[in-house]
Amino acid sequence: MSDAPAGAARITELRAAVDRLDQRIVELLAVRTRVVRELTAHKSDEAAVRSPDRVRQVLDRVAELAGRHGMPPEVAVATYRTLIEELTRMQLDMLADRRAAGTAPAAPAAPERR
Ligand SMILES: O=C(O)C(=O)C[C@]1(C(=O)O)C=C[C@H](O)C=C1
Repeated sequence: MSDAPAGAARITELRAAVDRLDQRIVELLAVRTRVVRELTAHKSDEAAVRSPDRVRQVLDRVAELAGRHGMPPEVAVATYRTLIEELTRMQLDMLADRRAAGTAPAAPAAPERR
């Protein structure tokens, strides 16, 4: 007879493995977020915050890494797209705070409307 737990017991065991992985993933995401926060201090406008070329580069790289590790690339890309969207929002808030404090250049004036 097999020693492997079946059904509900196996689900409990695998969920515990997922919880342990989530702990490591969030620890690493927190480190990544700290690096992005530091990087933001060197950006002085919205175009630099959004940097679409860099976003494309990160997403392409993540897709490639996922494929290499047997993960569906679209799952990794969708996850990173959400992460980068939220980090972009965070960076725009940081830039706005620095502008309000007078430590970042003011936003360019909106184009005149006729
Ligand atoms: O590389 C940057 O400039 C970042 O701000 C980091 C990051 C990312 O999370 O990878 C976030 C926002 C985009 O501007 C591009 C990339």
